[in-house]
Amino acid sequence: MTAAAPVLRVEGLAKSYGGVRALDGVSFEVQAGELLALIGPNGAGKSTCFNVVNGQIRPDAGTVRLAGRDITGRAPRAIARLGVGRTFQIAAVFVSLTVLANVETAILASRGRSFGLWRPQDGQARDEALALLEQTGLAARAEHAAAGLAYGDVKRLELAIALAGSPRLLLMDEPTAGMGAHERLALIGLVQRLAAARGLAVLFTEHSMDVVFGHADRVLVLARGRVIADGSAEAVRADPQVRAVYLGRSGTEGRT
Ligand SMILES: Nc1ncnc2c1ncn2[C@@H]1O[C@H](COP(=O)(O)OP(=O)(O)OP(=O)(O)O)[C@@H](O)[C@H]1O
Repeated sequence: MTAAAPVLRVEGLAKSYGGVRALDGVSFEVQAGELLALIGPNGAGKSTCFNVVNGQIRPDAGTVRLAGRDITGRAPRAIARLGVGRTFQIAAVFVSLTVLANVETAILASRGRSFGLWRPQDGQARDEALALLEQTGLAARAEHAAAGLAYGDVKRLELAIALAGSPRLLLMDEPTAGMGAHERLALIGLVQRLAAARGLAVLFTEHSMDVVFGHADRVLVLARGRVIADGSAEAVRADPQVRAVYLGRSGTEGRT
């Protein structure tokens, strides 16, 4: 028997803007249950890479495969339906709805249905939403308006919403932006546990080096559109090229 295909495999991605090579032959994989941190200095190509994977940008060359299936250049909605979830730097929640209704809406939307107050509630979606709130530590906030949540809880809610479609790959754009040290390590620890429990592959960009080097299973470093390192946190932290272009002398204090 051959081994299962990685959840995400990108090969030879290239994308140029005029003379700027935003991506220049980028290849990597993410396995089920794995957290891969994508880091690099400003303009390294991180956002372009994310946007190619989720279909917002069509690459000039290269392929994106999801569980072996070529999804290169498909529309973002089609890619989402095939099992790619995404969270954003600026949280995308309906502030006027309760926490529970936000997740229920996302579950119904992932099934191609809309949430209407005039309709009897979908008991199954409600149960699934409650289970997701339990898993993300928000059960006690189910009936609260999303508008009143603390920032850390908004990020948890966004995570629950992203998981509503049961993705196999989750793209997280700076999941801990704006959080204090304690809160951000709690959030990434939660993502790590959920990934392991669900066999979810996670690709995330991150500025906080404590999150990257404390929690990522692997770290991929981009510089000027090229992969300059791909390995365990320890190997990447010790890599002289990474230290030279990115991490600075301490090896832990670099920021993108
Ligand atoms: N739509 C665009 N038009 C022109 N140039 C672009 C466009 N998008 C990205 N670029 C250029 O491509 C390169 C990679 O940009 P990208 O945003 O992917 O990097 P990044 O690593 O996400 O940077 P940052 O950390 O600053 O967000 C940069 O030089 C950027 O200026």
